[in-house]
Amino acid sequence: MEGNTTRIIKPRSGDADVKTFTFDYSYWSHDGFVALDNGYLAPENEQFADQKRVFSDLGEGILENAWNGYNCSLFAYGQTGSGKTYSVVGGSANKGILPLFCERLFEDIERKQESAAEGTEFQVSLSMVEIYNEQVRDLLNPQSGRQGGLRIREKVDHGFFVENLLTVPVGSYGDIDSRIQEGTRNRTIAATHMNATSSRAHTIVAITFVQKAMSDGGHTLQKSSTINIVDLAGSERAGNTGAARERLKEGCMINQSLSTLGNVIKALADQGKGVQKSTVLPFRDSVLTKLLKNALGGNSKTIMIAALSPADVNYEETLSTLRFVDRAKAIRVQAVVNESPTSRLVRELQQENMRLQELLSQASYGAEKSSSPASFNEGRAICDVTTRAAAVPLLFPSSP
Ligand SMILES: Nc1ncnc2c1ncn2[C@@H]1O[C@H](COP(=O)(O)OP(=O)(O)OP(=O)(O)O)[C@@H](O)[C@H]1O
Repeated sequence: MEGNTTRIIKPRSGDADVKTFTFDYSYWSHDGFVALDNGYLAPENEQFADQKRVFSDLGEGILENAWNGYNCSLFAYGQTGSGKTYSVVGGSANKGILPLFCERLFEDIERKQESAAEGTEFQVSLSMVEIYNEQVRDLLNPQSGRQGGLRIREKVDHGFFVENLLTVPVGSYGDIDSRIQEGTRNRTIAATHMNATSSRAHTIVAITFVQKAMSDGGHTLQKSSTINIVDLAGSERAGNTGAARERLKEGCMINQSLSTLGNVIKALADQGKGVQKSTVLPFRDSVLTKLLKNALGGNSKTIMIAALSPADVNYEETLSTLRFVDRAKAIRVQAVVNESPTSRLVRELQQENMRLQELLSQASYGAEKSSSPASFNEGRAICDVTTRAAAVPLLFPSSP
């Protein structure tokens, strides 16, 4: 790792076979750390990226987007044991992005609540699912949908969603942390019963953050953000059609979700690069891609973390992970602020008001400067401006 580049050298090739990839960040955390008394792995040199640095680079942005009303998603991709769960969840003193995000969110809420106007409300809720062999399990309510898993449904205005999924309101960091731990425990139990290992299942933690405020006119203004944190199944052998055929022959279910994710990313990347303009994207081909449709191709600001192993025996897997995320870089998403119609109207009217005031001041400056017929156009502009400016206070109270 050097700056934001990642270089991979083929074992026993000398320096003859080197491939270089560039990402927003490239982190090294294999060595160069010292374990503090509390167990925190702190950098011993500049190269080592500790959990705090990763959060500061990636988590802070998610937090900011959440406050601004954008949906955010974070995927951790890579082979088993490469550090996906460590990056996302971490352990004890070395908290990962998810717990650090939750901690900061509640700290911010508490601070804002102290000076918030009457009618301001912040609501946080959590759901947690696991996808294993194309079946969805509710990790906060493992009894539901025991036979065959929960159903995925689709609504025109909501997209895909899990039917009957338990969403729990959480009021503090302690609350959300204990719920996530409960979900994680259920994940392990479910996996043992099915004789699966965690590496064959995907976990999606969805946090919904809603901000409500009262406008001067007594209307409720609302902004919301859904934050999806996705710990993907180990990528080894998946996405490789030869391996898929082999597994089919064995009579095993392949990890359909992960191969479809690869296909969706390839199609989206081709679209992003303008290679392929109109194509049907295969979101419907797996449960994971259905649930993450928004995160991948729609309304979300999305981060993908690729966890890599530096061991030479993992060369092929590491290279394939790098190629996978390199392709994902080309995806372009379209995130918009999720706000209630009233909030949008207020925001748009405020912007319009500012624009009109600016035009007015420019126009009156122009009118002062000249009284000749040449200023007719400016005069017309003033007329237009005043009509529309007058509409602002009229529109406002009658809006829903
Ligand atoms: N950056 C790191 N610093 C210290 N320890 C790490 C780091 N990354 C991973 N580990 C350790 O390596 C082990 C495997 O990591 P982890 O469980 O995160 O892998 P994974 O990719 O999520 O695996 P799986 O796909 O099987 O769930 C864990 O014991 C974890 O604590």
